[in-house]
Amino acid sequence: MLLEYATTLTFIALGAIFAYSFYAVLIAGQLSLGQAGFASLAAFSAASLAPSGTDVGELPALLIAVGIGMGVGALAAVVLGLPTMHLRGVFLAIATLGFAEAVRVVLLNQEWTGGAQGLAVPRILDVGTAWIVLALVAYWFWRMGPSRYGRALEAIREDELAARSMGIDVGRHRLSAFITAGAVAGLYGVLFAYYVRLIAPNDFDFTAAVEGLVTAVVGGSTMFLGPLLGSGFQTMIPEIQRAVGVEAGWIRPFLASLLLLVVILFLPGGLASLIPRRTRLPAGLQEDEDGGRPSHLAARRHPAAGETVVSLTGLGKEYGGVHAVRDVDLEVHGGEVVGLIGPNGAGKTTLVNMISGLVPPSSGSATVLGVPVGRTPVHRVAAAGVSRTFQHSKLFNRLSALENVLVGAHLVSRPTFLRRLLWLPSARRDEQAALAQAARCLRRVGLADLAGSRASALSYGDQRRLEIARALASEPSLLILDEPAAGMNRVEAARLSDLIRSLAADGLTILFIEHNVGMVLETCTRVVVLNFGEVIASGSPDAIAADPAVIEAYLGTADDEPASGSIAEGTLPDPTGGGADAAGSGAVINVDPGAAGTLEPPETTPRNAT
Ligand SMILES: Nc1ncnc2c1ncn2[C@@H]1O[C@H](COP(=O)(O)OP(=O)(O)OP(=O)(O)O)[C@@H](O)[C@H]1O
Repeated sequence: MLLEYATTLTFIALGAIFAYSFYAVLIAGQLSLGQAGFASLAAFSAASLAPSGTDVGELPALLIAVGIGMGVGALAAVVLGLPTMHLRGVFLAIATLGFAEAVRVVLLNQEWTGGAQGLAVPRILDVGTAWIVLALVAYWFWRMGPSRYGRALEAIREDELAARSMGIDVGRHRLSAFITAGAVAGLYGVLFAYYVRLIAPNDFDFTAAVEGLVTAVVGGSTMFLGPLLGSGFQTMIPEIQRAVGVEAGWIRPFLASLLLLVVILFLPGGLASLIPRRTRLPAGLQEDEDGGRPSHLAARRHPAAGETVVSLTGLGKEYGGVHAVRDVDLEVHGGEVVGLIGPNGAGKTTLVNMISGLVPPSSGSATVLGVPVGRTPVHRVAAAGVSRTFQHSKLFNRLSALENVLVGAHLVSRPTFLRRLLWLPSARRDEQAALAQAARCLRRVGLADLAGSRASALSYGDQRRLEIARALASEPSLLILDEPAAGMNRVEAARLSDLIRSLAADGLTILFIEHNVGMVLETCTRVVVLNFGEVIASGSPDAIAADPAVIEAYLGTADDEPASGSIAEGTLPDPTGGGADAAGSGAVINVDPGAAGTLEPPETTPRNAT
C-alpha cells in the first residue's frame, strides 16, 4: 500500500523541504526566489564531488552529498546575501531571481554538468529517508518558532523599525534566515538529485522557484506546518485527478493558481492559519501581585539620580529646507520625568527620533547613556538602555499581546534556540524567566487579561498600553513615550499618569511627548517646550505654566485673534489656530475645559511615520 504511493509520498516530502527553504525567509518577511539557484548549485556540486555509494556505502554517500549540498547552499546564500540583504520586498525577489537565472545559464553551459542533457545520479534516496529528513527540517522550524531567535524573525516580519527599537540586529537576523534558506534549498537539491536519477540545470528554473514559493505561501508562512500542508495539497492534486479519471495536464497549474489566489485574498496566513494558534500563558499570569524581577534575566545598571542620561549639544535636523529641529542643547538626568511639549510641527517627534537613534542629526552631537547617537545603529542604542513607544502604534500585529512583550524582552533574555533543539532544561528555565518578565510588564499596565489576544484586535487605548509594556520589558534606563495618552479616555490617561510616576519612582528616566498639557504639568518633574524646532523654555511645570514665551507659542501674539485658556489648567486652544476643520491639518491639543491631567477621546490627526 505504502509502496504504491512511494513516489507521491517522496515528492510530497521533497516539495515540503523545498518549501521550507522559502518559509525560512518568509518568516522574517523576506521574499526570495534565489532558492532554485542554491538547490541547483548544491545538486551539481554534490553529484560531482560526493563519493559513490558503491565505494563508501549508500547511506554514507548520501550523507556526504547532503553535507556538501547544504554547505554549498549556505555559502551561496552568504555570497548573495551580503550585498542584497538591505533590499526589501520585490527588489530582493528580483535580485535573487536574477541570481538563480544566472546560475542556471552558467550551469547549462558547463561540461561537467552535462549541459542541457544533464547529469546522471544514482538513486539512493527512498521514501522513508525522505520523510525522516523532512521530519528533521520540520523539527528545526518547530523548535525555532517560540525561541528568542524565532520571535525576533517574526517581529522583523511584522515591523522592522519596531524590531530594531527592541534591540534586534535586523541585518544579522535577516542574513542568518537567508543562510538557513540556502542550506535547506541545498538539502532539497541533493535529495532531488539522488531521487530523480537525472538532473539538468533546467530542473531548477523560474517555474521551479515559483512553485516552491507558491507551496510555502499556500501552506502558510506563520506556522511551521505550512510547507508540509502546501506540498501535500499541491502534490495530491494530480493524484486526485487520476483517481477521478480526469487526466488533463492544465488542471494542476490551474488549481494551484486558483488556490494561491484564494489564499492571498481570503487566507493571508495560508492553510496553516486554519489551525488555531495557542499562546501559552505562564502560570500566575493572572495573579495581581507583582512577583518582582525574574532572576534569570540579564541585569542592567541604571544611571543614578542626577547622572547625565541624555546630553544634546547644538542638535539640529533639516529636511530639505525645513529645520525640523535647530540648535537644541538639552540635558536629561537620571530619575527625571521630562515632558516635551509644543505646537504641531514643533519638532518633538524628530527630536526623540534622534535621541533613540532612528534619525541621524544634520548638525550637533548627542550622547545617550554614553552612546553617541547618529553614528550608532538603533539596536545598539536600544542595547544601551533606551526603549520607546511610537506616535503611531508600531505593534507586531499578528502576534499576541504576550508575544509582543516577549519580543520587548529580547535584550534581557538569553538565546534559547539551539538549547531548545536539544530540549535542555536551561532553555526552559530561560523561557520561563522571559515569560514571567512579560507577564509582569503586562500586569503593570493592566493588560494581563488580554495576554493571549492578537495585538491588532486590541482597542486603541489598550494598544498604547501594550506598547508601553513592550518597551518596559527590556528594563530600559531611559523610556521615551511618544504621545502615550493619545486614544485614551480620562480614566485611562489618569492611570497612565500614575504609572509614569511609579516608573520614575523605580528609578527610570522618562522623556515623553504629550499634547495633553494638563497631564504633562501634573506628571513631569521638568517640562521642555519646543516651538519651530527650538527650545523656547525649560523648567518646572509651574514655571512653564507662567512662562510668557510658552503662553505666546500657544495663545499667539497680541496681533492674533484673542484666545482664552490656561496652560496651568490644561485648557489651551489649538495652537495651530484651527477649529474642527484644523484636525485635518494636524491640529491636536487637549482643549477640554478643566481637563488638567485628563484626555478627551482620540482626535485623529495626520502623523509622521513614527
Ligand atoms: N521625514 C520627514 N521629511 C520631511 N519633513 C519632515 C519629516 N519629519 C518631520 N518633518 C517636518 O519636520 C517638522 C517637525 O515635525 P515633527 O513631527 O517632529 O513635529 P512634532 O512636534 O512631533 O509634531 P506633532 O505634534 O504634530 O507630532 C514638521 O514641519 C514636519 O513636517
